[in-house]
Amino acid sequence: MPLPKAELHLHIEGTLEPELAFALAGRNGVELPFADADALRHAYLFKDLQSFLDLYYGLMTVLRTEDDFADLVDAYLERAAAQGVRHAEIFFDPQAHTARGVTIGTVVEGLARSLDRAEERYGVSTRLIMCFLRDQPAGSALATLEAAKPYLHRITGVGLDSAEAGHPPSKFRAVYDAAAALGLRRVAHAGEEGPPAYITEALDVLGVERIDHGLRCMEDAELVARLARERIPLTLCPLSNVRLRAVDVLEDHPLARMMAAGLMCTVNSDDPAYFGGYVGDTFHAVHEALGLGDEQLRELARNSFLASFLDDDEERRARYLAEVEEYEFEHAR
Ligand SMILES: Nc1ncnc2[nH]cnc12
Ligand SMILES: [Zn+2]
Repeated sequence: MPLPKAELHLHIEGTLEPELAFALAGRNGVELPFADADALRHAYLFKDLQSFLDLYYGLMTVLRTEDDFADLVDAYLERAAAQGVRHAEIFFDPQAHTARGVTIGTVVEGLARSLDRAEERYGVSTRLIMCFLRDQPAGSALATLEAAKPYLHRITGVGLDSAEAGHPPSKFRAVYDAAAALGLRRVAHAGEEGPPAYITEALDVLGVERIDHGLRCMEDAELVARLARERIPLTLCPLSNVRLRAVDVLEDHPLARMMAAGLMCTVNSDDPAYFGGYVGDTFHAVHEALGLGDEQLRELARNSFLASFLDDDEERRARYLAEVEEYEFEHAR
């Protein structure tokens, strides 16, 4: 049995495996510029975040109907549950779909169809987090929040993703203020490729409760001290950092140093179909590459539930936390 854990940094569009992409392309009459799933997989050699995003947005053209989004979530939950995920807070990128004529209603209703049966089918509790694309105008984010209003009962929070450099958090102050006024929780990608100052802005200007990635905080000792003191959770994604060249090899990843510095770290898979592993694989990889021991893996699992948005269900959180404390390690995840 794998270590029970929550996944807090997972882009549902990043779970689109090559085989499912080809199946959906066939179903929807979409022509893909790759001969087959293997040829597509061989294209997964990225030099930075942007080179990944170009392929990621391109492949999303196969997602068109509610069924497609429901099938995507089902495939993710089945894999995640098998790797010990008990709770998943799932990002989606509405603008990547509305820009190509798929309505936000199709996206949310499709995702929700699978999420509504996630507990019963896979034993996984879930939340949805709607992300704004930071390389799009702030007005587009505001329009997206407006379009999401009929679906807010399904959405727990908002996030900020896509190309980071040159798109500081402060660009999205108005939409985050509006989201907060609607009672939505707030997170944002910061310090993945962008500078440590973006992490500070995400906290102080956008009012986020967690930082997605936050890797580059390590360049600023005062910021590290603040993040540790305020127990700000960081949703790190070590396999993503290797594939997008933020670190050369996993052995160089600062996760162990970050934990030693008192940071509230979690590990997550980001876009597992593209980056070589789901979250259980990630736990296994950091155990192997960084020598994290059983109690450090337990800390990461504990943090994942503490940092989750299960505040509306403390009984469930306590149950998950008890599972973590009682877990007996037989193998490394
Ligand atoms: N790692 C990442 N960073 C920014 N935006 C993303 N969208 C999907 N994955 C992302
Ligand atoms: Zn991400």
